[in-house]
Amino acid sequence: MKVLVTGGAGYIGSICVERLIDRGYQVIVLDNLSEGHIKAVESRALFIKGDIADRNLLLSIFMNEKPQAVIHFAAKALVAESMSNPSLYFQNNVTYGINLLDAMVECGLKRIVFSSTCSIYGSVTKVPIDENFPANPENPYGESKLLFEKILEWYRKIHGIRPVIFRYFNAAGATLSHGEHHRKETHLIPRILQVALGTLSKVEIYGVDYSTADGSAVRDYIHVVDLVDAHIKALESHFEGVYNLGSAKGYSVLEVIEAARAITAMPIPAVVCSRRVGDPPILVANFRKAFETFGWKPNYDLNAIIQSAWAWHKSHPRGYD
Ligand SMILES: NC(=O)c1ccc[n+]([C@@H]2O[C@H](COP(=O)([O-])OP(=O)(O)OC[C@H]3O[C@@H](n4cnc5c(N)ncnc54)[C@H](O)[C@@H]3O)[C@@H](O)[C@H]2O)c1
Ligand SMILES: O=c1ccn([C@@H]2O[C@H](COP(=O)(O)OP(=O)(O)O[C@H]3O[C@H](CO)[C@@H](O)[C@H](O)[C@H]3O)[C@@H](O)[C@H]2O)c(=O)[nH]1
Repeated sequence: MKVLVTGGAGYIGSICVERLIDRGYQVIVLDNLSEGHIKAVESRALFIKGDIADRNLLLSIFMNEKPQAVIHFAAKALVAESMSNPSLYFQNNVTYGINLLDAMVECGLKRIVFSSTCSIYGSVTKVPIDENFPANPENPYGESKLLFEKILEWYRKIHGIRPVIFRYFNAAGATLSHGEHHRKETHLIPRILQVALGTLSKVEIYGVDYSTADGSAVRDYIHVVDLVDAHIKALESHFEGVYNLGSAKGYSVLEVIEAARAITAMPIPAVVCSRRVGDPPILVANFRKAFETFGWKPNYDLNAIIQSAWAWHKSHPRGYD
């Protein structure tokens, strides 16, 4: 089977490409390298540097390469950035995404696996969160993903597109060869590990005044390999619809820092700062629908996630540079 992976030079996309190729898939990667890295792309994949905004490029890929499915990771994906530059988020994640769908329709391609996010839920009154919780995004990033989910539903009804929508909780972890390297790293676990490595002086804790057990924000960290496995299941079966992908366990920022101190045996200095605008207090998944529909469940816990990320950061102290 041949698959087009948009955003396949990025963090999750590049690990998906690695595992798809290991399973015998032929993979085309389309990425504009705005955030991704050429060195993250498997040499066995066909890499095309380009933008999902480019309709002619998409049509030529579909007509010449004839992929049978699209895994759509390409997006802007930072909550805080979306609060200062919403246009970037609505353009990349909605407008250019529509361009991709229209090219698929024009070429008769039906199957798409889309990376959505738990950010669509916003602040919730209880956890764990199932797929029927009301969507209430608190930042343009989450809103852009929710809009695209709705657009997919209309394309399903009208054009017979067969979408699988995965709402990831917080992706983290690495494989031996691929890990998380954002040019301006804002994510909690890589920042903590940068402190452990000595490339950052201290971790900032964004708020200890949330209504959580220790006052810091709680997230559900899910190993990137577990996420990727769900995508492969989606290619190998016929289910459609919306699925949460998380571990059903929440960890506070303070707990993640403690776990990283134990794993790295480094002191990891931390300071308390004010909240980051756009951050909900707590997000934890109920993944029962994914388990019942296609037998997915996570295999890695928080310690395994941090251990894998730490191994990658130690062997790649400058990431892909
Ligand atoms: N990392 C997480 O915790 C998380 C959680 C929920 C959802 N997601 C979603 O998963 C997907 C992948 O996230 P990631 O963490 O790997 O992000 P990433 O930024 O590492 O990867 C995104 C990739 O898309 C590329 N890209 C962006 N806009 C593009 C465009 N217009 N045309 C072509 N390529 C473009 C970037 O260069 C980058 O390589 C995103 O859609 C994100 O919203 C991520
Ligand atoms: O230096 C830091 C970085 C983060 N945090 C906190 O740690 C938590 C996790 O933050 P981060 O790792 O930046 O992830 P999120 O902002 O939760 O967003 C990620 O996870 C979302 C799903 O929750 C995805 O949709 C996004 O793409 C992805 O960036 C949040 O409470 C942050 O406030 C800190 O306290 N200090």
